[in-house]
Amino acid sequence: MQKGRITRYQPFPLIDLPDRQWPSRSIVAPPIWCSVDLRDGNQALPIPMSVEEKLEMFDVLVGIGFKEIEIGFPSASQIEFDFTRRLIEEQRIPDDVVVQVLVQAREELIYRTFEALRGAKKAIVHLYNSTSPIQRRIVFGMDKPEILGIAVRGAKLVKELVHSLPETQVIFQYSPESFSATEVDFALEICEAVVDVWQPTPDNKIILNLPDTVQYATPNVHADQIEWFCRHMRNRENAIISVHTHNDRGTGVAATELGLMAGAERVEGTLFGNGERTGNVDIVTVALNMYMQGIDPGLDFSNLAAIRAVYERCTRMEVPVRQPYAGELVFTAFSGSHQDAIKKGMDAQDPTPGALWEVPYLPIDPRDLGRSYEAIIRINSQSGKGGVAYVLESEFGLHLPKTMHVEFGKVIKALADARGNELSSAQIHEAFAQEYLEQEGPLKLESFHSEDLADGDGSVACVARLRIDGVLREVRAQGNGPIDAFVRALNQEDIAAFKVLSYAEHSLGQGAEAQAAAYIQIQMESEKSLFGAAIETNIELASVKAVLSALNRVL
Ligand SMILES: CC(=O)SCCNC(=O)CCNC(=O)[C@H](O)C(C)(C)COP(=O)(O)OP(=O)(O)OC[C@H]1O[C@@H](n2cnc3c(N)ncnc32)[C@H](O)[C@@H]1OP(=O)(O)O
Ligand SMILES: CC(C)C(=O)C(=O)O
Repeated sequence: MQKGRITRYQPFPLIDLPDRQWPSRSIVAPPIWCSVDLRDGNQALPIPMSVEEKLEMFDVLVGIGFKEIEIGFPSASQIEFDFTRRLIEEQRIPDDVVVQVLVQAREELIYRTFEALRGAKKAIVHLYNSTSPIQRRIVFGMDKPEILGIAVRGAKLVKELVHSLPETQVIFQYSPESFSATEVDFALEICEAVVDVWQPTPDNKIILNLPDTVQYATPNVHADQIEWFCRHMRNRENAIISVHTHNDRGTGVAATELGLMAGAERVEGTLFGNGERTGNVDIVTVALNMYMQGIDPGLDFSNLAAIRAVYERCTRMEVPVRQPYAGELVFTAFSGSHQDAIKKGMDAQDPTPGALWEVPYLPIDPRDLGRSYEAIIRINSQSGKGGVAYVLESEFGLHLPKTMHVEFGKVIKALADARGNELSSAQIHEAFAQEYLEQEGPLKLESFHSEDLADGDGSVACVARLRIDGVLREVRAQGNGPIDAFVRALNQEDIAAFKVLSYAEHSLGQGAEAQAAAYIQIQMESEKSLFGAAIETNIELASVKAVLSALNRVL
């Protein structure tokens, strides 16, 4: 890289628009969405999609709710042509979906495009030529009037050929490709020249697609360009202004959103941002960003994983794990403080359908996108007690009392530190079982029996048979409940000197098969306090075993 004074690159010139309006606007309604997965996305793949793969993707796009789908560049190759023919001949295009085809402003390609469209009910013919100074100079070796001439000749031929498709309703779309790198006044001039040929009306609008073909500037400049264009255009009511952003600077989504605030009404993009170089704008993100602000985007991503699976299979691309909304890790917290807040948020969340979603660190409910809550908390050495408690609760139904979270959190922290990697929920459960449920000595319960005393004040007598370091012993006592009686028995027989600080229990599962979980916190004479836990078929046994679990841990 060059150092110090950079001469290889230069700042992008600003647009003269001192009274720009877009900064104080917000997005209040969804745009018209147009998927360009099958064209811009496809043309950027190392192995372009086969006809069968394109068909599968087309069906997915229709299922999501796209009403405009750019299906390809039919004059580019036989596959592209055949795909267009298959859709038309096999009547796979729903009546409310319009297919769009791209073509350069070149005579032979335009003829071939119209041949491909024969029999279609409705189609958008998308004509383009590049307009920026660098393209004019380096690629075309032409001046502005010559470039304008390419567009106008192409537009005239398209208009002429519409008559060759009497059964097709043709909508015109023109893109001054490399718009965002073109002088705005020239981009407007060339678009108006095309408009003059096509003569759109408010009932038969032209689509003017203003591509950010390569991103050179910050998204605010893109917004200025769009607003400038919309405000200076003649007969604005005759056009739908469309944005088509790429992502070279990583700001495709931002540029699209600001473009909408600046007056665009239509968005072209792809699923997960596939497309040339760094990709086209990711339509999933733009749409779900709207949803997250309470706007129905009109696209359905309620089973994003299924959409992603088809996308990955057909394009042979992978959705990165941090991809907004769709990535494997985007609803997962490993770090303790995030987990703590998520657990509290999930506990506090109103479960009523339609209730406002208010979970910290999760801007959107993963369930809305067809994802479960299972993976929202995953455990490693960065995790905290809240996260560990969440895993035990959500996956195993174990509701550890809050005061116990600290103790078991430390157990898991030590294990994660020692292993140096992520702990699965099964490993966490296993650690819980080893720590609390499977302590077999020095105290082992052989039998326990309690019965109410006749005095009617709720007191009970208990008799327990224990093995202590392998030696059988029977203990008895009375108390105001089975646990109290058992604790007294152990204390008065000098087996252990302790008191109970807290106790919690709950059932696990439902019906006759349900088990009971009990958690007990004891304090030894030495002031040391710790927990025990047990899971048994009845609550009395679980409580007694929880006491022994705690004692065995301390003894
Ligand atoms: C920004 C975008 O994504 S635009 C879409 C790009 N997509 C694709 O290119 C995918 C499909 N393309 C193809 O299959 C081929 O490029 C074809 C079939 C379109 C054309 O193939 P070919 O003619 O063999 O080659 P090629 O693309 O190199 O043609 C370049 C010529 O077209 C001219 N050209 C490029 N774009 C346009 C345009 N929009 N309008 C008119 N002429 C154009 C170039 O100036 C160049 O002219 P020259 O030969 O006089 O120098
Ligand atoms: C053809 C146009 C719309 C294009 O794909 C681009 O400019 O990126």
